[in-house]
Amino acid sequence: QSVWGYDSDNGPERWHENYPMAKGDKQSPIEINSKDVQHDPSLATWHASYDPGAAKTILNNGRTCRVVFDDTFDRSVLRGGPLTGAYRLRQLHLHWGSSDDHGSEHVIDGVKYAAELHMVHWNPKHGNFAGALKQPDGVAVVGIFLKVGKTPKPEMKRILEEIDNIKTKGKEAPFQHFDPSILFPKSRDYWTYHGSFTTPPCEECITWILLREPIEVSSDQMAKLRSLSKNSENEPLNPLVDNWRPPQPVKGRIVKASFK
Ligand SMILES: NS(=O)(=O)c1ccc(C(=O)NCc2ccccc2F)cc1
Ligand SMILES: [Zn+2]
Repeated sequence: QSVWGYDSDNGPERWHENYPMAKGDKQSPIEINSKDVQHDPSLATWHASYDPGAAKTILNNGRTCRVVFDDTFDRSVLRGGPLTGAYRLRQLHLHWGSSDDHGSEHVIDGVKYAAELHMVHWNPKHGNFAGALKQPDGVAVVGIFLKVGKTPKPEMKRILEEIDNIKTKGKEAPFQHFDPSILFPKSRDYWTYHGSFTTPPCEECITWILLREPIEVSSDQMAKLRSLSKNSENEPLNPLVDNWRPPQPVKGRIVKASFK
């Protein structure tokens, strides 16, 4: 019974065998084509008010690099945009490729970015995270695209500096005094649509807020991310790369844009 992953024997094409939601009508990620997007002038701007003290640890779970935050009260919240109420920041993580020309989960007008960063928030009106993922308005994920360029964003440095301490699966390190809003690009422009977790159990509980403006990282920074391993210590080396799900059927869903 192989646990799900991104390899040929346990990858996205087989997730539905253990997680039937993977074949649902509102799956993520999707390909976004600007010609099909509807500008919605009623969409509000979104606002994040994060407490740097809420950051706790950074870990390698063998599938991604994840920063975990204290979400036991309304300490770091996202509001506005397409959302009603304040959603609590729980964790952020990334998806990336084996080379700079691919790695993002969402694809924009045919463009695959080198990586995609997800900031995961949940709606406290549903009591806890497990309850929220059973609700269509339970979870909100801000997606930020990472593009390889010459003027890398210094803010990514903090996360990448920790990589050496969490090289193998199961490794965790303290990660404190970190305000993830420093990772946001200048523009607040976003696309939004209703979808799912891009990993099992693929619950369709996510309001996606995808930022139009990518942030820049260097090729060396991407190489650093690719130096993470899927394997535990003392196991054969298995590089943690290509941990992205390909685009799923849009099935008539409308993607809205906050911008013209
Ligand atoms: N890539 S993404 O769409 O942003 C995404 C966000 C969160 C999760 C998550 O919390 N998984 C753990 C989990 C899932 C279901 C139930 C309990 C869990 F802990 C997975 C994928
Ligand atoms: Zn993700």
